[in-house]
Amino acid sequence: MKILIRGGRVLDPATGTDAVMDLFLENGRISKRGTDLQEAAERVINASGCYVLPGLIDLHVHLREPGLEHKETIRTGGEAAARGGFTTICPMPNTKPATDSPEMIGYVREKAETDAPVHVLPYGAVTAGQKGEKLADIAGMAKAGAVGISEDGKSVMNSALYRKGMREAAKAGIPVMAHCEDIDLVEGGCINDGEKSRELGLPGISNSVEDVITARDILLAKETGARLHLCHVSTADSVKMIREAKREGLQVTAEVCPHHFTLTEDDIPSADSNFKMNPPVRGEADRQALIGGLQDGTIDAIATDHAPHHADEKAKPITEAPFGIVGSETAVALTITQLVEPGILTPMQMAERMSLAPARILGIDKGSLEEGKCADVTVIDPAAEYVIDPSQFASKGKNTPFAGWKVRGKVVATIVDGNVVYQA
Ligand SMILES: NC(=O)N[C@@H](CC(=O)O)C(=O)O
Ligand SMILES: [Zn+2]
Ligand SMILES: [Zn+2]
Repeated sequence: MKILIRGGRVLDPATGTDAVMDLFLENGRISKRGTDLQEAAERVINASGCYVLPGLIDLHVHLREPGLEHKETIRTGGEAAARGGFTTICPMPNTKPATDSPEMIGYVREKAETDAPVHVLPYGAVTAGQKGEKLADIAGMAKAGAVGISEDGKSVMNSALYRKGMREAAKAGIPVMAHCEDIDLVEGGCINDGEKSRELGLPGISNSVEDVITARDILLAKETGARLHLCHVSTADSVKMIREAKREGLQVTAEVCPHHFTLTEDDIPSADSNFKMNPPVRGEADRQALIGGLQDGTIDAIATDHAPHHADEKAKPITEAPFGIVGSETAVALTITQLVEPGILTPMQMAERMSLAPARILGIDKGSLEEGKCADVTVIDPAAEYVIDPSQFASKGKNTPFAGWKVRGKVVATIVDGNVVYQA
């Protein structure tokens, strides 16, 4: 398909381009960019007033397939991503069984090829069955197409085993995506340990639950030479440690999720499990530190940690309901409303945090709108205002704390390999 994207504000962090121009897509590539292109197209997308970004890359989603299809599937999670403006997503291995072998990585990749409208690049588990007892076949999974390893949902608490896993990942040339949570420190906590947990009489999760493992993981990355990526960073002290690690020149990167830069514990209205996620939303000082980290580049990327759960599971009392909220279809609007509109991030920084930086973390040739690059493109109307309505989500998961929020920033079109996979 030949597509002409006309008159949008092209934001390409790879070349530093920020200008109103046209993009012509042909044979799955960006074949031309410039002003007043006259190429004959089968489809013209009027992008006037819109941002035209390199296709957004979500480093952190849960697709739940195989085994937990009542929550989400590769198809529905892929459709949710497309609707949210993402052209590439990276699913975590906490499926059932866990994605912990070359065969299972192959299965997810093949299933995604037929079912998902977007690129799906899976992570493999660090340990067999995510049981924390023995390492999975990391080299084999990398060969089968795993773009990283992760024990997401938990940490590998055995540091010796984890260190071995890091060495394997370093050898295989793939990053370690770290969920930082000292399980022995959790003690049944379900929201942030603070004023709100006391007010609601709920067990709390202190910052140290995360920070202790952030520190350990950085030290192990230093020792092993592994590329370490810290998932869903939520605390001020973790940001500080990441900043210091980067200053030392370690190969450490990090992501924050929209809910962590948008909400604090003060926003939790009641014991509502749509506000239960891991790590929890923290205090205002933490939220400000995350924003500061995004501004100065300590935090490389914005990722959603899209974590769909069934309504029945989320209807349980908050102490029993599973952790996690959906994020694929609200990330763009929250980023624009919370960060771009108030001038905290420039539109170019948004493109960098949501596309180029994730591509670099994965070591893939994406995140750029240069001529000749693959035609993964996201068109966003930053001024369009709407109300978040979970019943409109393509995701099976409706578990969001943002229902009814008035936001700005609407995905107009999502283009993958030169094909329109979503258009508003
Ligand atoms: N973030 C969450 O609250 N839940 C995730 C697991 C995870 O990302 O740690 C899930 O799989 O549901
Ligand atoms: Zn996690
Ligand atoms: Zn996760």
